[in-house]
Amino acid sequence: MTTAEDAAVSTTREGAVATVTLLRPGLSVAVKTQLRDALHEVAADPSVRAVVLTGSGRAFCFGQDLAEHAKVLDAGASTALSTVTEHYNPIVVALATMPKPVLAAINGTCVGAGLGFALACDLRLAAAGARMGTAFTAIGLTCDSGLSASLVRAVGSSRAAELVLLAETFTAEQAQGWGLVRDVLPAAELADGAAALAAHLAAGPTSAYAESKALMADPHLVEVLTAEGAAQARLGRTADHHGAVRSFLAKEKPSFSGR
Ligand SMILES: CCCCCCCCCCCCC/C=C/C(=O)SCCNC(=O)CCNC(=O)[C@H](O)C(C)(C)COP(=O)(O)OP(=O)(O)OC[C@H]1O[C@@H](n2cnc3c(N)ncnc32)[C@H](O)[C@@H]1OP(=O)(O)O
Repeated sequence: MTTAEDAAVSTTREGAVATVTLLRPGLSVAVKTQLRDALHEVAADPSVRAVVLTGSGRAFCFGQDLAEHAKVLDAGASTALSTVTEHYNPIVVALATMPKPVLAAINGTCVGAGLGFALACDLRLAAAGARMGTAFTAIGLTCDSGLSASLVRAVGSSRAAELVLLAETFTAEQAQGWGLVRDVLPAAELADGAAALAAHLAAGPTSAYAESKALMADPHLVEVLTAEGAAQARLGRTADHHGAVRSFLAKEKPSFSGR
C-alpha cells in the first residue's frame, strides 16, 4: 500500500481522461513500479478513453535515477538488469499498446528513458524551452525503453544516430521542427493544452483509435526491447559505465577508456 509520502506517481481523473504524473524526475524503483502499475490500471479501465503522461515541476523525466543506480552497481547486484525487464519494458509496452490514445505532456527536461517513454506515447506536447535528449551514451550505456527503434522511426536514422552518439540535448522547438512534438506551448499553458486535446480524443471513436494504434505499432517492439536489455547488461558491467555514473554524481567530466 503506497502512503501519501511514498507516492512517486499520481493518477487523476477528469471525465474519461486519466492523467498519470511522475512526481519525481529520476526513475527510481519506486517511480518505475508505480508508473508501471498506474499504466496497467488505466489501460484496463474502460471508462478511461484517453491518457496524459506528464511530470511535475521543472522536469518531465531525467531517466534512470543515477544515485540509486550507483548503489546497485557498487553492490554488483545482479538485479540491476531486471530493472529493464521488470520496469522499463512493461512501461513502454503499456504505453505503446494501450487501446486508447496516450499523450505525453513534456513539462520540462526529458532525457534518457524519459524520452523513450515520451516516444512510446502516441502524441507529444511540450513546454517552450524544454530540453530533451538521449543521454545514454554519455554514461556509457546504449538506448533502452525502445528508443533505438522509436527514435529512428520518428526522426530518421541519420538524425537518430547524431542524437544517440553525440548525446547532445535539443529543445522542444527543435523537436517540433523534426516532427517529434505536435505543439510547443508556454509552460503555464501546457497542462490545459494537453487536457483539451485529451478531452477531444476521449470523446472520439476509441475502438478506431485502438485498431489504428495496433496497425501502426512497431511490430518488432518486443524484439527491440529484448535486444536493448541484452546490450545494457553487457554495457552495465563496463568500466566506462561505472566511471561515468560516478563522474556524473561527483559533477566531474567523465573519461572513457572505450571498454
Ligand atoms: C554490476 C552489475 C551490473 C549488471 C547489469 C547492469 C545493467 C545496467 C543498465 C540498467 C538499465 C539502465 C536503464 C537506463 C535508463 C536511463 O535513462 S540512462 C540515462 C539516465 N539519465 C541521465 O544520464 C541524465 C543525467 N542528467 C543530465 O544529463 C542533466 O542533469 C540534465 C537531465 C540534462 C539536466 O541538466 P541541467 O538542467 O543542467 O540540470 P542538472 O544541474 O544537471 O541537474 C539538476 C539536478 O538533478 C540531478 N539529476 C539530473 N539527472 C539525474 C539522474 N538521472 N539521476 C539522479 N539525479 C539527476 C542533478 O544531479 C542535479 O542535482 P542537484 O545538483 O542536487 O541539484
